[in-house]
Amino acid sequence: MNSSSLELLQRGAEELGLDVTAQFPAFERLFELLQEGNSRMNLTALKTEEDIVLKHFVDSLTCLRGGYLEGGLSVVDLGTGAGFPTFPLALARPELVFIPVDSTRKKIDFVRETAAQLGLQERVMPVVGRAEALGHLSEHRERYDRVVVRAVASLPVLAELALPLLREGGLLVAQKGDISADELNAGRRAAGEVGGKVQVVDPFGLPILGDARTLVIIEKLKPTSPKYPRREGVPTAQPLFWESQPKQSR
Ligand SMILES: C[S@@+](CC[C@H](N)C(=O)[O-])C[C@H]1O[C@@H](n2cnc3c(N)ncnc32)[C@H](O)[C@@H]1O
Repeated sequence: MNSSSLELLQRGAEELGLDVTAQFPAFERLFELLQEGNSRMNLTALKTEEDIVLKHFVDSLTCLRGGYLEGGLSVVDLGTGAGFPTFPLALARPELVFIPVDSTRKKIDFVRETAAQLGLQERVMPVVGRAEALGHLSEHRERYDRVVVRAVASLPVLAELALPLLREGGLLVAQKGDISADELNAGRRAAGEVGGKVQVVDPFGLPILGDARTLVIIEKLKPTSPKYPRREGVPTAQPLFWESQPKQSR
C-alpha cells in the first residue's frame, strides 16, 4: 500500500478515536492477501487501494463506535465474506475473539488462510455454514457475547439469524446503510419476536467519505423460541413483519 493510502487509513481511524499506526504492516499484508485472493476468486468488487482502505478497512472499524465491542468478548461475524469486518476489528482490538461465519466454503478457506498469515489464528476461528443451521446447533446456539454484521441482509432478517446465537445480555451490532423507518420498524418487531430489543440506533457518516451509515444495537433479553431461525432461505424470503419488501444486503 502506498503512503497516502496508509495516511487515509489513519485519518479514518482517528475520526473513530483509534490509532492503527502500529498495525500498518498487518493492514498492508491484509491488502496484499485480498488482492491475491481476488485474482483467484471473486472476493470483493472493490479494487482500488483507496476504496479498499475506506470502504472495507475504515468502514469495518466503524463497528467499534459506541464501545459495544470492548472487553474479552466472543464475536460472531455473520456473513463475513472475505473477512469483513473481522480482520480490521481483530487488528484494532487484540482482546476480541472472532468466529467469522459464511455459507460459502471458499470464502471461509480464504479467511482461515488469511488469519494464519496475519498470525491471528488463535482468535479468528472461522466456521462454514448457514446461520439458519448453526442457530439450531447446541455448540453455537445462545453461546456468544456479540454478533457483528455488515452488508448481509435487512434488519428483520438479521434479528432472526443473529439472536439465536447470542447469550442473554449479548448484543447484535448491525452496521447498516441509511435505514428506512419501515425497515427499522420491522426490525424492532422482529427483535421482540426472537427475544431481543433494539436499544440504540446511531446514524453517522463514514469517515472521510461521509456515506450514510447506521449502527443498530439489539440486545438479547430472553431465550429465543426454538422455532427460530426458520429453515434455510425462509428468513430472507419472508422477513418477519416485512414480507412485502425486496431482498436487501445493506
Ligand atoms: C455482501 S456479502 C458481505 C460480506 C462482508 N460482511 C462484508 O461486509 O464485506 C454477504 C455474505 O453473507 C453470506 N451469507 C448470506 N446469508 C447467509 C446465511 N444465511 N448464513 C451464512 N452466510 C450468509 C454470503 O455468503 C456472503 O458472503
